[in-house]
Amino acid sequence: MIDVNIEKRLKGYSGAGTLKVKHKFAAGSVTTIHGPSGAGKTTFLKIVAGLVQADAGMITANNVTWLDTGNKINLSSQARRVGFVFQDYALFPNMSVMQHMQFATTDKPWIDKLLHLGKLETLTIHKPHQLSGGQQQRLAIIRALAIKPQIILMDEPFSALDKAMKAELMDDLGSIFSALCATVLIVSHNPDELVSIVNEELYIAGV
Ligand SMILES: Nc1ncnc2c1ncn2[C@@H]1O[C@H](COP(=O)(O)OP(=O)(O)OP(=O)(O)O)[C@@H](O)[C@H]1O
Repeated sequence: MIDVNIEKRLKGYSGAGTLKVKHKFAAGSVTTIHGPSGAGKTTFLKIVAGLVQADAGMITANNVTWLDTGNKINLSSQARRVGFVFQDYALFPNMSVMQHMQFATTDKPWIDKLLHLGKLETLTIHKPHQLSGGQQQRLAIIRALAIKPQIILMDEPFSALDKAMKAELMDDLGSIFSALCATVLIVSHNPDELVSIVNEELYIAGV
């Protein structure tokens, strides 16, 4: 479960506005977050992950206070242990596929399972620049799952995948989310394509 009530002043091209989100994400739910471009969806995920500081508010996740600005509590992003799939993948240019996975976990059977999920078993010595856009995106997804996170934040995670690959991956991801009992937030411009795994929706209206 994630209980969020935050405010953050945004610096936009057309002046400034305020991102306000007050929402309870149920334990084990998969929520799609949508809204107009520039509304603050990416910024919201980064605030939950502890990568961007909210101006005011609180975040509680699985009964642990991550943020409480009134009481000066602000857990580091490492302590929050979220799985984050960044819009630009944020892969390490000098690390191979396998090194990305081993950097996150020592659990070999889990690495093998995730490599199979991402269809990257035969590409383990490849570095990001030797992978296609879709392969890079699948690496970003399985790397995020490597720590077996209970909170998973995904920013447009399927944008580089074709329809067939998306459908196949979606089925497997649904099972993994359930097995991890994870609470999952997915920012998507195409929430319709996620219907098979998503059971909640949050609209961020913009400023
Ligand atoms: N750390 C920050 N502090 C203040 N403002 C920020 C910060 N990061 C981004 N912004 C501003 O917040 C606004 C929203 O950006 P953001 O990327 O969160 O929107 P988005 O809803 O994800 O957009 P898109 O759908 O186009 O990806 C932008 O105007 C951006 O300049």
